[in-house]
Amino acid sequence: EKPKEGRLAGLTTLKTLNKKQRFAVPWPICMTPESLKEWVAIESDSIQPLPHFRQEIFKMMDIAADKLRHLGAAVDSIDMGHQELPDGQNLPIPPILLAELGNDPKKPTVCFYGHLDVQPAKKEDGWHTDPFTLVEVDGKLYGRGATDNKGPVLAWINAVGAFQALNQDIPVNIKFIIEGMEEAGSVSLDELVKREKDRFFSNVDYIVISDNLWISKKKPALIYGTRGNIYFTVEVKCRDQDFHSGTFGGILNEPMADLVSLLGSLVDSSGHILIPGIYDNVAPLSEEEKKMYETIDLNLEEYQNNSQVERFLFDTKEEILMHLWRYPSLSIHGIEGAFHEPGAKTVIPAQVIGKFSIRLVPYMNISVVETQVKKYLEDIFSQRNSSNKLKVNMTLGVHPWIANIHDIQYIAARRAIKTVFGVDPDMIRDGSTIPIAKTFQDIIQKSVMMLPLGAVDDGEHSQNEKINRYNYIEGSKLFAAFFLEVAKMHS
Ligand SMILES: NCCCC(=O)N[C@@H](Cc1c[nH]cn1)C(=O)O
Ligand SMILES: [Zn+2]
Ligand SMILES: [Zn+2]
Repeated sequence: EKPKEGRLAGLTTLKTLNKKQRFAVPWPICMTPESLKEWVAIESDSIQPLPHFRQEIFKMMDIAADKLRHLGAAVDSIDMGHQELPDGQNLPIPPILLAELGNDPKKPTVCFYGHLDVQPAKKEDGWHTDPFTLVEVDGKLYGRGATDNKGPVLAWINAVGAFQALNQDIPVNIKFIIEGMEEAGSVSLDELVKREKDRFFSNVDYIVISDNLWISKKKPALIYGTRGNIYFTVEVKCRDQDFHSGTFGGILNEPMADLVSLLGSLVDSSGHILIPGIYDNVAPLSEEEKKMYETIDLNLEEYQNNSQVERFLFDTKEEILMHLWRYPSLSIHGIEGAFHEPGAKTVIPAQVIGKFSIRLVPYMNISVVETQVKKYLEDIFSQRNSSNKLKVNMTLGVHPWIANIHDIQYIAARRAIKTVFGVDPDMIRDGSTIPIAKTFQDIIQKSVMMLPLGAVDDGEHSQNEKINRYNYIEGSKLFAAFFLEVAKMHS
């Protein structure tokens, strides 16, 4: 349909169309999945610390910088130096892109954060197609990074490109901060944000992250909170060398038995964490908050079936959501030094390291939890009267993040969702952690919003990751509609 005159042309006409017609509107070539295909083809895996993958991430960042320049943005590709890894390797850290387009003091400035590195993927892990070739099957675009997070980054670029293709003024100043090491813990990103607080971020009004999923296959969502995470290692050591269980079994305290007992004392079979005091600072549940869970569109039976879990710990939708979003959880991840290979080796491992983490919620405090965990494990260990040595270390501490859903950009995003999808979004939280959200909130002190595009079954980090063509295209339109709404509300 030929756009009308004026700033809202093209996009406002969408409001008058039904869903089928809206989806049929031809959008500029920049919005087709061709660029996504090109980006997915780059194996920008930041998890495997190998020179080849680092080169791929560098290539990815270069291509993204070119794409942003093509959009007319001024792009700074910030050299992040090198990192020394525990195995002695020295690897270059990929650059972080800081880009800006438009500097009109009358317009709000919206900064988009995204990442272009991906989780590892191999066809033999159970992918139906090559993970680095974007393949469309039944409207689903399969490929590593399609939803996490290359698709959403491109959708934001598409939104900007759509205004340009329609010869319309972009109603907001746009900034991008794009990194290539998110999956590996966002190496050096915090320092860059602190360094750029009074320069790049000085005029930023709103920060948007689109690195999570809806809670439904169909209904869009807005995210206003994520849990934090505190990660521990528990080392139990007898000596440097393993033992023969026939020669030593029965006469010593086995490190694995100590460790299993320590790990087994952390959480009971109903998911309740057994560390004294751990729930003391958890925000009390208000009636208003309780009601919010009732309105979330979640089909528990379908959710359970899709997850292939026989029975969850809780029977109602509300309890499930609260235990994912507003209560802490403790997960045991693994044991280093355990004999985990197939076969029946009669070994007594001499030193083992258990790993577990606790998802934190408002208003738990990292150093308080650290002290509680260490004291509890030391007490349990001393009750065993073992001759082994115990060391408990906290290796990561990330605060939970919670947003004010009455901020202008949340209202603008709700309106944009209504325009593009014709429904009000689910207002949800994410049980996982996006560490940079809290950093932005604390350092830049501006509103941070998570505006996801992907559907619940996109399979981020998993085999056969995908983004629906529908979500990718409508998501691009959503970002464009958001620019219009936030500009209107800001002024
Ligand atoms: N839906 C967004 C998921 C992002 C993600 O997977 N984040 C990691 C970050 C993290 C926390 N602790 C260690 N890494 C996560 O596990 O939540
Ligand atoms: Zn991600
Ligand atoms: Zn990820």
